[in-house]
Amino acid sequence: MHNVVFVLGPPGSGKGTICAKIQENLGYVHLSAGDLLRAERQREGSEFGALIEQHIRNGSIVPVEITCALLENAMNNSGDAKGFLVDGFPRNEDNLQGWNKQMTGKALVQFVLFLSCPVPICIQRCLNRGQGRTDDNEESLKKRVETYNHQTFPIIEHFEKNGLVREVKSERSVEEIYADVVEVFNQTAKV
Ligand SMILES: Nc1ncnc2c1ncn2[C@@H]1O[C@H](COP(=O)(O)OP(=O)(O)OP(=O)(O)O)[C@@H](O)[C@H]1O
Ligand SMILES: Nc1ccn([C@H]2C[C@H](O)[C@@H](COP(=O)(O)O)O2)c(=O)n1
Ligand SMILES: [Mg+2]
Repeated sequence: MHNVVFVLGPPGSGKGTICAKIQENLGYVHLSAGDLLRAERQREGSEFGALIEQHIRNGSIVPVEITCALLENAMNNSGDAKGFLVDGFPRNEDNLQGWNKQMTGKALVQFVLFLSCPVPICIQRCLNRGQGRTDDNEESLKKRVETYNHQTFPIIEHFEKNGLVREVKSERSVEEIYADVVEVFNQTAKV
């Protein structure tokens, strides 16, 4: 049974940055759904490359059958990990239903780490990111924010109703955010 922490928040809220620090210090393995999809997009012979690129540029969400298979494969190939930080998933109802269908009995969701951050700050962070992403532009970001507000935030609210959300305000410095994140994991370990 894989232990899983979902990491959610608007584009540019710092999910990848904070997950890297958790992986480095707390023994969890970071799996970014977006990174896995970008790798699949580039994979020689992938039948999903064009579809993935279209969704990424459009800020829309790839069908869960593709994304969840990549996540499950990555978890199964990660050996005996303490747990997995599933970054940027579930991002909509299709993701959530697909996860429940495919991963029930295989993975246990410990909690959802929600990095909340004002959208204007997030947009500037993405525009300044400098990683050459095809979706770090005004047009794609507008659509990504729309997707977050209308499709992803309801998923966070769903988990909130089940008492599983741990919110950390993320407009602050990485150090301040990470200090609060460590406390969240420490509190979870005590339960
Ligand atoms: N607390 C912070 N303060 C200032 N800049 C930050 C902070 N956290 C992350 N950044 C920077 O903002 C950019 C986006 O961060 P990151 O890639 O971690 O966000 P993300 O939530 O994973 O975004 P996406 O959903 O687009 O993948 C990066 O250039 C990162 O270095
Ligand atoms: N569950 C997911 C996660 C990501 N994607 C696609 C669409 C996103 O805009 C893009 C980039 O994700 P990020 O690296 O910003 O987390 O990847 C998806 O379709 N489904
Ligand atoms: Mg990211």
